[in-house]
Amino acid sequence: MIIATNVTKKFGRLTVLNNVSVNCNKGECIALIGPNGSGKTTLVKSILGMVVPDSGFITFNGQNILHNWAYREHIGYMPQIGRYPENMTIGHVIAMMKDIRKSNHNGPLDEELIEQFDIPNMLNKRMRTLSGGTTQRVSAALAFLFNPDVLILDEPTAGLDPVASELLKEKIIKEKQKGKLILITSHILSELDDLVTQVIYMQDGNLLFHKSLEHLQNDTGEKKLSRVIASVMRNQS
Ligand SMILES: Nc1ncnc2c1ncn2[C@@H]1O[C@H](COP(=O)(O)OP(=O)(O)OP(=O)(O)O)[C@@H](O)[C@H]1O
Repeated sequence: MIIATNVTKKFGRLTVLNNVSVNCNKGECIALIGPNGSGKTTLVKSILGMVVPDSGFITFNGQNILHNWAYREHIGYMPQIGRYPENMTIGHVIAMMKDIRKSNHNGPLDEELIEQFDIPNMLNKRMRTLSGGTTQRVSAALAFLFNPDVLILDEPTAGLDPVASELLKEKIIKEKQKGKLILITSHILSELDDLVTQVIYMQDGNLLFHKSLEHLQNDTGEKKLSRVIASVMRNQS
């Protein structure tokens, strides 16, 4: 579904992605993990076309994404920090997004998270007045709203309260079961335990490994993702 081939990106003299190749398929829930600054967000932004690689290429359903924006209608993106026009209300933002995407959304709208996050009762609140967690709720609800085939979630539970976090996790599991591709970056590995089928580990711009969780669990004899990763890293050093 999404294939990155030998993707390299430099910012000045810093190589942020070094010849990264990955293959992400339908029905997978892939954890993109690694230390701060290892290139996870840059890889995600490259897939979204927000960062253009210096070399290498990315395809979506077999088509090179370069200068070819149509594929983005199939992706719901929840950024690490959602930035919205400050004076708009939540209602305005949702209406604007519906308007922008009205001709190309994938079947009926999915308003489940809007309801579960109690957003209908906050439609008149201006974006600048929202708490960090409420902004995250809006970002999450928008990512799922257009029923996309692919969900890219950058630190989705950061700032969410435990109830909202659990609701979002249940939603992710539900969408994975429908055969969607889900890519999640997170530093809170315990949050990923019930969700992920595969793990991509980045370090200093390099892809260290991309393996199924089952494979990693068999290799390490560990069950929990945090212990699996600790064991893999111990064995590498
Ligand atoms: N637009 C940019 N200009 C210059 N440097 C950048 C830019 N975007 C990212 N970087 C640098 O690229 C490196 C990788 O950043 P990136 O955000 O991809 O890492 P990350 O793995 O997502 O980190 P974190 O876990 O902290 O979110 C960092 O050193 C960062 O400072």
